[in-house]
Amino acid sequence: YFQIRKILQTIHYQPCDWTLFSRTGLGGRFSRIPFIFPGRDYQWRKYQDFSALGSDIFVAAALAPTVSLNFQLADPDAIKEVIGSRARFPKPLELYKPLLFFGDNIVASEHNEWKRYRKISAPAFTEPNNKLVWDETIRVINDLFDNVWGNQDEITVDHILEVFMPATLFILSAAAFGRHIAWNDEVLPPSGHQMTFKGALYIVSHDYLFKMILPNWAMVLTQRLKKLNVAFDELERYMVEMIRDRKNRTADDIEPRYDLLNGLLDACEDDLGGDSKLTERELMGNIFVFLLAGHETTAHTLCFAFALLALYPKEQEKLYEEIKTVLPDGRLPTYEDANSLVFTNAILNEALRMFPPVNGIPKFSAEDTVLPMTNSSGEKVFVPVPKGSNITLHTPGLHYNPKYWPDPHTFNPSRFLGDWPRDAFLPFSGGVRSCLGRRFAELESIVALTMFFSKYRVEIKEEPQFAGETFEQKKERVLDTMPRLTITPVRIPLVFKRR
Ligand code: HEM
Repeated sequence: YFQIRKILQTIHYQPCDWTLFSRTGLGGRFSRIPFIFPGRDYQWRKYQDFSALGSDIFVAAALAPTVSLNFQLADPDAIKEVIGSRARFPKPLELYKPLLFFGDNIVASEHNEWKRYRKISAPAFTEPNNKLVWDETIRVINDLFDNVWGNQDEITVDHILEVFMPATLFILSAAAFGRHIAWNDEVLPPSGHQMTFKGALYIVSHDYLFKMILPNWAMVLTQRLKKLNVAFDELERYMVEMIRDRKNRTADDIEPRYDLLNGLLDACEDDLGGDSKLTERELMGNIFVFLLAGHETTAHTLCFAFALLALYPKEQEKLYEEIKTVLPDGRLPTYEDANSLVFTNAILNEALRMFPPVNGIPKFSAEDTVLPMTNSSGEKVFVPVPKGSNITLHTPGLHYNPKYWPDPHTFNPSRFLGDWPRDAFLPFSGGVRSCLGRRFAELESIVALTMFFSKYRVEIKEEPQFAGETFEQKKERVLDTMPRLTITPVRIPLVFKRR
């Protein structure tokens, strides 16, 4: 009764999108049917629902599976308030349960447990680790150029994701686990293992979603699922071996290592002992979550950045001009160049604005409270939020909000040169729970952009079946997305022509 009364009161004062089924449950699995299902693409309708309802905060209200209110936020002040107060707006941990299968970890925790993980994890993301990310990205891309693409003048890639999923995985493997993987590595598993580390990592990072959504008994139903099960076991064993191996080293035989695993182990040792140490299970949980958080997100961002640059050759030429100026004589970028590549950074930001990989960040209200908002007449108002309401930081809604991003559907990296509305940009979340790997992802992307575009002119592959399409149709096709754990490109076929 109280829930229903709260709902009636709320929808009386706040614009509302009513559906029978909620967004987070079953309702998010089907196409939109007004008043029944919110639609699979509800998060990727960008600013559309806010515009239709005439407000930068609206309520998604549902009756099933339980009566619920979900405040959708595309207002920078409201979002700032939420990310600025972790105690008032914690994470709804039940949504993060699937991330616990390797062990408790920083992403799927709250309160004191999260504080402890953050305190131990944050020091691993150090300057030397950033430098390692930079160097490893160069190594992985050079390996691709030299040993896979060879001396060909033109390379056609049917879907650029086929390049960036392995590339980001190899970089992460080196920078997180300290294990180098080469593109052409095809060795037999070491004794006692059924799979190589690369094989296990590859399968887990591709198919982990099945493990998250299927019950254990279902994991033997197909060959693919059985293989996934073995890959999980194998990866776990490799991680245990790596952890024990590092712990057993003596002071003399350790050359300095700056990968994240080492950082976590060091932090455990340097710490006060007792509670501040991570157990082996927690170490694995955290390292595994770095793998998940850092792999697909970066790969997808690079895919969209490359697609946008292929669609907009003028912006690609501006990028090339910057690369020629900052890196004369075609030299490789050094870590010190990162801040001079201003336009390259702007391209990355614009790709993240238009295609934020994490497109909804869930929170809930731990108390009856209010959120500030600018209404359609430009006045500051306060929106009451009842205790227990779900809240979604609607990243695409914010990133396409025309009040802060004029002409939001246009690819215009220059909007990030000079002054830009920082509070209206949330690809890495914000506040104390912002992304720990932000610099990791940025550096990796900057190296990738400079190395590929200094060597190649990139175009969309011409295909006979699309011969008659207009630019707008081509853009829509190439930038098409699928709603998965992160926003996923459907197919981006590219041609790389040597400059
Ligand atoms: C373009 C790439 C990336 C994007 C867009 C991104 C985005 C995000 C977002 C939105 C969150 C908040 C999630 C939430 O509240 O549920 C987050 C958290 C996190 N990310 Fe990233 N991320 C990226 C790359 C990485 C990388 C490369 C790593 C590590 C190697 C990483 C590690 C983490 C961790 C550990 C957290 C949890 C922080 C905490 O809760 O205290 N991320 N990321």
